[in-house]
Amino acid sequence: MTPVILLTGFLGSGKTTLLQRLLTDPSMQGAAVLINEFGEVGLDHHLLDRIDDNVVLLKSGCICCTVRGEVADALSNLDSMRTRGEIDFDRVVIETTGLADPYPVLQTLTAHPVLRSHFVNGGVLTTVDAVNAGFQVEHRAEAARQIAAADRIVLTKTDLADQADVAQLKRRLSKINPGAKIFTTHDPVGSLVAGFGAGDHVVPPAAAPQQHDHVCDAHCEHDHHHVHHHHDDQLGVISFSLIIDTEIDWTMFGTWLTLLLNRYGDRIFRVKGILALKGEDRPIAIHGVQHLVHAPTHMENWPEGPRQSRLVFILEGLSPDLIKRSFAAFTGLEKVRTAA
Ligand SMILES: Nc1nc2c(ncn2[C@@H]2O[C@H](COP(=O)(O)OP(=O)(O)OP(=O)(O)O)[C@@H](O)[C@H]2O)c(=O)[nH]1
Repeated sequence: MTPVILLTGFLGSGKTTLLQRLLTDPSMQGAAVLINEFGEVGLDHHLLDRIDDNVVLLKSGCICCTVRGEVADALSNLDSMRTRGEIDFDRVVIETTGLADPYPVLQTLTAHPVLRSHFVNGGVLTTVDAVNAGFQVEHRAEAARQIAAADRIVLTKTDLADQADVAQLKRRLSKINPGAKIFTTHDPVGSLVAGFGAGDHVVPPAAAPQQHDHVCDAHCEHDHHHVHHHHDDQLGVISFSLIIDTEIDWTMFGTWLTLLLNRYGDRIFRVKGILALKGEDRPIAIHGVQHLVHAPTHMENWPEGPRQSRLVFILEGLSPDLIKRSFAAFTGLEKVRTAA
């Protein structure tokens, strides 16, 4: 039986960053990785250094869910490829979308007629953003569900947070999920995964689904449980991309993004992107989470496709057009397109 480790956590809480570190641990050398990301423009696999045949990007048709069928197909596929000797792996890590309820995936492992005889729940690792978790748990039920499902919680961004706030957050996490062990990103990577995959983990009782309304779109699997608001209405969560074909001036861009998140951070859950900057050969990765703009980083190579800047926003109650117009007005750039 192959253990499946679920890496979950709210938008921008540091899942991909942690995954990158986890994959350097000797115990993870034989891992296959599934990344479930919402949207037309999948960026996470570009932001991950170790790209090989064992990394599969799953595109979620719905912003809110990990598409259960797709995860099941991907796992079956990995298993068949292993049987045919095309790949080898001794565990699987699934990084869910930041708005996913982890429970349906865990349920797939135990309920799926084929998968359940090949895979076991190897444990749930949940990243929690020490700067933004208070707001997220308050406003988004998924954030609390991800914490409730955790075997281990990894507190991220404690370097950016006030230590008294971190202590308070830890107490809050222990109330939501008293059984989870709490780590921080400063703990050695080996300790975060030690013992993971050793046996069949039991889903913590707090993570079992409750009765919720389910309203979703046609792409969604309707027999799992949702914990969020309907995302088709005006105030729902949406994702869109800004695509910019001309090179961008960094100072101008940085000022715009800082002002934007300052003003609308409560409604912008996540922005991430790859930028083509004036005077830079290499692409620059940028990340914002609510009011927080992270330090930009250089990426090694351009992803395949045209060399253009791409920004993905996940927001609630804010019009994409407002962001597009504000970007164009601020930077003076005209060739700006949006994609749903
Ligand atoms: N200072 C600091 N930054 C961190 C830490 N962990 C993650 N980050 C930054 O947080 C930003 C978001 O990290 P990601 O790993 O992309 O977050 P994610 O959860 O994968 O994001 P989504 O897939 O969009 O939900 C990046 O700029 C990271 O460098 C941390 O412990 N400290």
